[in-house]
Amino acid sequence: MSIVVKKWNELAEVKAELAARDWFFATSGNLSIKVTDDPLTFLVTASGKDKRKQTDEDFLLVDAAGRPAEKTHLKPSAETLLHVEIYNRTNAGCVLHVHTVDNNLISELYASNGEAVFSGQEIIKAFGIWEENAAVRIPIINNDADIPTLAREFANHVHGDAGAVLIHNHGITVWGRTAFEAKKHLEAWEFLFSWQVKRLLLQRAGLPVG
Ligand SMILES: CSC[C@@H](O)[C@@H](O)C(=O)COP(=O)(O)O
Ligand SMILES: [Zn+2]
Repeated sequence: MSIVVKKWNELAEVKAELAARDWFFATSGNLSIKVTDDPLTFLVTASGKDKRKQTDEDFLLVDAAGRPAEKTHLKPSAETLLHVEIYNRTNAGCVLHVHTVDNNLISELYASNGEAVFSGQEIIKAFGIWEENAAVRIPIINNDADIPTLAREFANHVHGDAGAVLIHNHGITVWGRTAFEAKKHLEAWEFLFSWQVKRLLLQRAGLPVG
């Protein structure tokens, strides 16, 4: 099996799992997986598709600038430049972007802080952090409509081989060394967002939560 087919199947599996969670509303979301390092190539979702569907036109191979690496009628995701920033700056192997109601609410609630911080949750261990009462923070950036501008702002927060950024009233982009790690981190962030939104509602209702 060629490396492209192997990586295609890996990304298709992650895509199916995120689809099963119903995280691809209204064609939103984009995913990618690194195929080669030198030169850099990665498979990225084709733009505008319903990512819940599985077809043989789901992904296309792009180069280090996010341009198609082979002749194709498919268009790379409109947000490919964000994936480009991650692969060019880190050793990440996979990037996942989803729009959920919870990630949008958290991005709105904490936009003025420029970040959202979570602590006191067992699931923080999914990030490889084992200390008791550890805190995790996720930056929140403005949702600039101009993608090159958005990608430049986004790049300021791309530091390690695994990480995540919230885009205000848009969605989350998560990356990891492997597809397994990226998906684990995405699920952990979404757990924290959902937990926090529900806690705030229960607090508002006068119920005794933290
Ligand atoms: C309908 S979602 C809006 C899109 O602009 C974008 O944010 C998105 O996540 C999907 O765009 P795509 O070009 O299909 O990767
Ligand atoms: Zn998006």
